[in-house]
Amino acid sequence: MYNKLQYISQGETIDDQLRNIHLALDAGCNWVQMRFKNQMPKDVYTLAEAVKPLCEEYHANFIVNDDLHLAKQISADGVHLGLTDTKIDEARAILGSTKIIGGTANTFEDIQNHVENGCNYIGLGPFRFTATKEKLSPILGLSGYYDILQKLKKNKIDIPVYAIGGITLRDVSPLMETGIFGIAISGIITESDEKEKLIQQLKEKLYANIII
Ligand SMILES: Cc1ncc(COP(=O)(O)OP(=O)(O)O)c(N)n1
Ligand SMILES: Cc1nc(C(=O)O)sc1CCOP(=O)(O)O
Ligand SMILES: [Mg+2]
Repeated sequence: MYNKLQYISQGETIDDQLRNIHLALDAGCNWVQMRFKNQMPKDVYTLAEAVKPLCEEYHANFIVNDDLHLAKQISADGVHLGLTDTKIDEARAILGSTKIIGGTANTFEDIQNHVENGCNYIGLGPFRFTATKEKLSPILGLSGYYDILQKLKKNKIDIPVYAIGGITLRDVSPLMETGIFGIAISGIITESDEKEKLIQQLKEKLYANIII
């Protein structure tokens, strides 16, 4: 089963990114998506080469944002692709069947397409406005998630859906009630001075209804 909490990395430099990722892993994150936008390819590669063994040390999944070829080159666990990135079926043909491919969605139809093309999980958003990403799709709010998740159920489409975009601790329980599988977060984890406590609290809410 996939982790229900994804940390999406932040930082303007390689050092900032590495520090933020290391702190998130130390605090209990088991899934890292390395998101290092608008950088020189050699710097993104350098960061990825450092993040890979770090994630291995912490037994965390390592997903590369956007760059399918980098994900393949460094043998990451997978790649996350947006609506304007490489198509999911092309990525599957290149990465093979064992790697994780995530896809961004804003509508039921986006999810339907991704599932048909062999996607493993969906990042559905944005939940609310966030300054972390530019050019956001229309905001979904709780009712948007509820409607899309109901439609997925009705159409017997079963894929882990992660909510994303401006999520805070108090949003987690109501979001989980809409039927999502988990959440993907940048800002509140990067900015927290009490990361271990925050991640514990997030996990308690995410796994509240799971009987082990
Ligand atoms: C889990 C998850 N969901 C959505 C996104 C957004 O991807 P994308 O639309 O390609 O935007 P960028 O992150 O590339 O700016 C994501 N990264 N992760
Ligand atoms: C990377 C990303 N993608 C989004 C989408 O809606 O597709 S929102 C987002 C930013 C998530 O970071 P934060 O938790 O700081 O809001
Ligand atoms: Mg992208």
